[in-house]
Amino acid sequence: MEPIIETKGLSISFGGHTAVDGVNISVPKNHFKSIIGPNGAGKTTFFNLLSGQLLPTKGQIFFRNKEITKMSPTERTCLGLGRSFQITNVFPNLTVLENVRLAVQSQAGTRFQMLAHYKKYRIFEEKAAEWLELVLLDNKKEIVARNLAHGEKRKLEIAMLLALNTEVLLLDEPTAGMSVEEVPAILDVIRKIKRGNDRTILLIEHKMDMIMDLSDSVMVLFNGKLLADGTPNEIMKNEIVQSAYLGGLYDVNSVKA
Ligand SMILES: Nc1ncnc2c1ncn2[C@@H]1O[C@H](COP(=O)(O)OP(=O)(O)OP(=O)(O)O)[C@@H](O)[C@H]1O
Repeated sequence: MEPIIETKGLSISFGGHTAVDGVNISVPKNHFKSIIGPNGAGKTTFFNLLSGQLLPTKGQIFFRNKEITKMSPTERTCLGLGRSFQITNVFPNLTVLENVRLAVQSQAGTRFQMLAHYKKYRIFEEKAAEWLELVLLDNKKEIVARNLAHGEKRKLEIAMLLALNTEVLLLDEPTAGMSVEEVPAILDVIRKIKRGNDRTILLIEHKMDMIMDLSDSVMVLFNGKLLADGTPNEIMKNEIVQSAYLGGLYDVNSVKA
């Protein structure tokens, strides 16, 4: 299948340190790929390169066979490559619904003045409410964002990302900082997006069970290099991955053949 995202020799160095080192990947459309690796392996830096927050020192990035290596983050989002909003991008004094409505509006390319047109405003709001239903936040629509629990804020970020309607979603540790009780709800949301079968998802995660459950493939970064890339089963059984990263802690026998 034709790749939707491809990287060729993607590298970035900070001073003398190469954080991402010659990474080649090819991700097919509607694929779910997880990125794992120990702390400092280069996972977030790799996302920053894909989303345009950082420009590579070497190498290229292609989106639907078009080179995007030097494009700005906004240009990439317009093309269809979206990165989850960080909590810092959420407007804390606006309600949950208003935050998502603004994301819907930005996707529609509508300026603030258009709010005067009540009908259009209603359509944006209805669409925003649909995204909130999908992430199980529809009962929090009128809550001011700053008053949400941490897990709810992460769900809001995902709703805002979905509202941008990008074909590719980059999710950077969506469960980070969540309580054990909050994780299943986020997992449900990601499963629902996956079932829709119309998005390509790249996920950085540390939770191995979640990775095994969701991924079509897993890539392993280690010291900025691509150590392995394969199905979840292949990765779990890969001896180099075992010794370099998993340290034998994950029970290989629990992985279904
Ligand atoms: N802007 C920067 N300037 C200098 N060094 C950086 C910068 N961004 C990342 N690094 C370095 O690059 C390396 C990779 O960092 P990165 O955050 O991508 O790792 P990670 O795999 O996402 O780790 P974690 O799992 O802890 O989030 C680290 O050594 C980090 O200190």
